[in-house]
Amino acid sequence: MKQGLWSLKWDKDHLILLDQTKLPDEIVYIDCYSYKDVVSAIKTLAVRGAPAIGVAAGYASVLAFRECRAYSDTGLTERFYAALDELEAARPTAVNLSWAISEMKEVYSHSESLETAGAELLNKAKDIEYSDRDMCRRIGSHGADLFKGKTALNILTHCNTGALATAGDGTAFSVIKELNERGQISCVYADETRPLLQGSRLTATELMANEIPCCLITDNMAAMLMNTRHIDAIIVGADRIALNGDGANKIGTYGLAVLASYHHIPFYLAAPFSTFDTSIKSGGEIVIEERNPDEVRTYKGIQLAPKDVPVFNPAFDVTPNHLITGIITEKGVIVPPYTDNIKRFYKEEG
Ligand SMILES: CSC[C@H]1O[C@H](OP(=O)(O)O)[C@H](O)[C@@H]1O
Repeated sequence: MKQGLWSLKWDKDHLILLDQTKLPDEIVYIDCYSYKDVVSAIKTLAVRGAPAIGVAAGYASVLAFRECRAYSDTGLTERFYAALDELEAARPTAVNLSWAISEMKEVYSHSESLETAGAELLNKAKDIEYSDRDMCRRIGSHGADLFKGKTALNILTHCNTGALATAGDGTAFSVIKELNERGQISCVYADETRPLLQGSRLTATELMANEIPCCLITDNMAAMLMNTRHIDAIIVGADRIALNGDGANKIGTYGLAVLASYHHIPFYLAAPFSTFDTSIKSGGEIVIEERNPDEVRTYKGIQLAPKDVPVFNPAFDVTPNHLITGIITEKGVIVPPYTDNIKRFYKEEG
């Protein structure tokens, strides 16, 4: 089976990122020797996808420590934490970014000495990457098990949740890939996902690379698709999930959830536990990133609208928990009542 693309790779002393803004036309890599290279890559979505952003931030923390140490040991902690804060501020919605930064701060604060800190930070960054890969595999398996005994499945997905959004096979995409390997997929419908087209540029590329039967639709076709063709389930990713199960994901997700409810189609989020934010009780507290209006007015230099037309460009929206059938995680599938069941999963983790 043809394999897909990968989002990032640590190469001895620097981080290599696949520049996803250039896909699907070009394969261009970014060699990040400074954490500032990673800040820029996260801001421009050269690297994107909640889990991938978290993994990239882990390695960027290693680069930041090396840069701060090379400057001087005096005032190192202040400079290092300032660099981590700059990384964390690169994008506000995906909790994996702040989660990874807090994991790296924890390692640094408990390191025995500056001499050992560097190696300990690199080991933690690698652990975040390898855990993410294992998480993807387990999400794929738990999600596919939801459809045991079902064949010729038609699945609709949104944005990109595959290898380009993670360090492994993906979240929602991993479920789709596993179902395909079990011979249960008839067709995967991929929303193009305006304005940055993660669906048409990235997901369609990954589906074709993995030889998964697929069909690309524009976002405004989703309602008619559900109304005229049989869709067995909608499976999407998530960027931040509140304690009550409300989930933030790429703009357009909430609309799909409303349509799924109207058409009685099961609607699943697929996300690792690093995407849960139990410090917030509900989705109303999730900060939604608003991006540059020109991302809506133009695409790759083509003017799509008047240069000065006012634009509303939230990069995410929040789906309320009552529209979510289940949340597929690496620990299993969480179903309502979400607050109690999410707390139970955390208790089991200890
Ligand atoms: C594996 S979930 C990835 C998640 O991130 C995407 O957003 P972006 O491309 O802006 O980073 C989208 O919300 C996906 O569901």
